Amino acid sequence: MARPNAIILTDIATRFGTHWIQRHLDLTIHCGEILAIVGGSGTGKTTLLRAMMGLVPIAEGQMIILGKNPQALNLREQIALRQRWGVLFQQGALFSALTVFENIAFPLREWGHLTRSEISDLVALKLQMVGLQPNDAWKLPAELSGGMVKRVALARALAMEAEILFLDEPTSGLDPIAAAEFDALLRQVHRDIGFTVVMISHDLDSLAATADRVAVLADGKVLTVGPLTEIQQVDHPYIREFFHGERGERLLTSLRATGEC
Ligand SMILES: Nc1ncnc2c1ncn2[C@@H]1O[C@H](COP(=O)(O)OP(=O)(O)OP(=O)(O)O)[C@@H](O)[C@H]1O
Repeated sequence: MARPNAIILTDIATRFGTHWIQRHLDLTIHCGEILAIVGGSGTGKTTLLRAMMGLVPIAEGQMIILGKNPQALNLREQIALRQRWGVLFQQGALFSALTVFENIAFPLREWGHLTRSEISDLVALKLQMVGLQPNDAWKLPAELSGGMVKRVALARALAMEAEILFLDEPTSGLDPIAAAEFDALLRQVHRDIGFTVVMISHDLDSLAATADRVAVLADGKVLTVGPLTEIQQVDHPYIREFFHGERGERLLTSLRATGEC
């Protein structure tokens, strides 16, 4: 049986005023996969991610997300749909005046259907899921390391049992060890829960560690989409540049050594 799709973008366009960012873009994201979006600076990766979340209007074409066309829904149905995904922005974007506990509890309280003790239990569960200690709950974001901020942001994004997780450069600002730890955590949580992940990343190590497929944006469209080992064979200036730096060469050597390439 064919795999169900989490998101289907058909011939879509996005723009700011008269500036077209994407045109005639097609992309299908399968349920349960980790799909990474890469592309040069300004190719519209963030715009595309925001369009999927309904934060940037889709000027042309059609999107189906979790089986629904958001443009055909009324406001109440749109709000209900948006509760089915979580998002982690580049800097983690925690509320700086709120403790870790309050940050994770925030979407649960907004939802308004849970008792205080249910919220406490859920926050404790999410903290454990992302590898934080119970006493971290009472810390403020300023007291956390960069890696811990990302973990709390991940816990908050997943607080509502998200079916899709949108990540915008989740490892940016982390040192290589913290970035690798975050990638391992993402893979682990993804394996345990099985949601769909759509993430933007510039980091080849991170892509190799996490992504099932990679979509390359260029010229306002998806140039190619597939496993990393397939897309690196596509002959395009951006792909050559992306893979042929020092890290790219190192990664390809290690993929060849493990027989994946
Ligand atoms: N709110 C906005 N208003 C007007 N133009 C915008 C807005 N947001 C983004 N743009 C423009 O859209 C284009 C794509 O931006 P976007 O941030 O989506 O690219 P990106 O591929 O994510 O870039 P980067 O890798 O540098 O983060 C850029 O030309 C940018 O200036």
